[in-house]
Amino acid sequence: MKSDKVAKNFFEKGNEQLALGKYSEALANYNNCLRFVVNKTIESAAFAARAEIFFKTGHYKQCIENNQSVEDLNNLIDKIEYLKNIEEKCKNANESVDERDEFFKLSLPKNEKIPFIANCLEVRENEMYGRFIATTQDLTPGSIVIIEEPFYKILSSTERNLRCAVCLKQNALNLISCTKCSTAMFCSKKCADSTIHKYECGTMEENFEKALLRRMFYQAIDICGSLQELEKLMNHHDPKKTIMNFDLNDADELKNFKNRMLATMTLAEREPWSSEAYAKYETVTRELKAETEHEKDFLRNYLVHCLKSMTVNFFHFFWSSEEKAPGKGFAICSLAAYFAHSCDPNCDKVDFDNKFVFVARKPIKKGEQLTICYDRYNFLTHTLAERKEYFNRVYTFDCGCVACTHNYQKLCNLPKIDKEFVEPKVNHESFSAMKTQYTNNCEYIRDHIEQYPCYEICTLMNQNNHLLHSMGNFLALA
Ligand SMILES: C[S@@+](CC[C@H](N)C(=O)[O-])C[C@H]1O[C@@H](n2cnc3c(N)ncnc32)[C@H](O)[C@@H]1O
Repeated sequence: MKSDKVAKNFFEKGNEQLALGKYSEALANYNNCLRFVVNKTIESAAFAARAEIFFKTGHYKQCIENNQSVEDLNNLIDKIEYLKNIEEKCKNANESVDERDEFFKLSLPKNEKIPFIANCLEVRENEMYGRFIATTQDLTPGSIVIIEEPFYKILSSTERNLRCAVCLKQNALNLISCTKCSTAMFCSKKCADSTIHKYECGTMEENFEKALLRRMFYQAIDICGSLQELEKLMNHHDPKKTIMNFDLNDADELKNFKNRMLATMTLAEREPWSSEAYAKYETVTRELKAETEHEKDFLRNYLVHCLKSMTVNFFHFFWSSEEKAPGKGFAICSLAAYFAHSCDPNCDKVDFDNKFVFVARKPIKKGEQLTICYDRYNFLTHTLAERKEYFNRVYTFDCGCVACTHNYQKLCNLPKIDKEFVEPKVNHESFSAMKTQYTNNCEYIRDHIEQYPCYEICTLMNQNNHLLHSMGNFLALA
């Protein structure tokens, strides 16, 4: 529910942060103010405050857009001269703004049919792992092999003032609010006008399983046009196929969406962790109000399929490298879902804006499997017994990775190979300092890999993981 009292409270908090020079925190508060506001004077003042911050942080395009919003509201503020002044400066400065750094781009030529992955990736299958991803070429540390925007994704309720409710982009925190509900903000007019939010407006879910289930349904209906068409598409799906059998590079956007939908239908399924999960799908089925018995049956089957697929395949967006950071977004990918877990993974997953970027942590030989670490349970932080217990209980598999078979020791007990080694200090403030550090670390890892596992390489791989996240956050806000 919109409320000027709530909006004013957030506006004042924003002013406090702005006075302290804490611009991101101030923007987060002004965004909350805009979600709740009705009163045009407060709304105008919040846009003016955002314009000031965007000016101070060199986001000139965003500054001009917020000034325009103040103008659209008939300039109901007392800072008109100041805004006119900064707008003039923005217009002059605009052209000299740097292009976004192209750090996150594929390191190898792209796959022709799946343009967001490198052309050296394949999906293979064996008895131990089921289907998994492998490379047909040697990869060096730092090689970026996948940049995937998950097909289904939702935002945690704690992030609603920080990202687009539809596509999860941050858009430098320059978000627009839904005119009807006080929950959603959007990165663009396109997302604000999307059918997806029309379905969800006023009824956005707190519980992520329910929210993701509903999103999986609404998105499918949006693409197919009706329950009947969705049923026809489902009947066509072949569970033996993987994403590798689909063309996701067709110029026709709708065809791509349908193919991505079919590709996600081929993902593995497993019984949900708890019986309560079934109760969630039942409430969703009731809310969606199918009319005939046949429709009800189809809906139930479809949602159970989504729930089982979600159980085994969902990823978190953390937007942070902290060990204990809570999930801030939830997503299903059509390719990254094939990654197997390893307690000694050879790839990092980095959350870059609304995409997942997968990067080689160390050299990977042609023919090898690509792995990531599920749930941040790796050999450096958890003992073999802890990991065995965890993966058997939560994921129902007995991990057979190299760290488990050879019982690799935790970081503090690993052999040291280099007397000269001092863990590099990193200046997280500057993108170029982080990039240089990252590149140096990759070289060290590549040059000393024969002695793996050792303290130095593991320390640098950990540092690289943090650096990648920091660089991702930096660029998403740029
Ligand atoms: C997200 S899926 C990966 C794709 C899946 N292998 C498939 O065929 O669709 C996760 C499942 O892969 C298998 N898996 C992944 N990592 C494994 C590991 N280290 N050891 C054994 N099985 C693993 C388990 O069956 C697990 O439930």
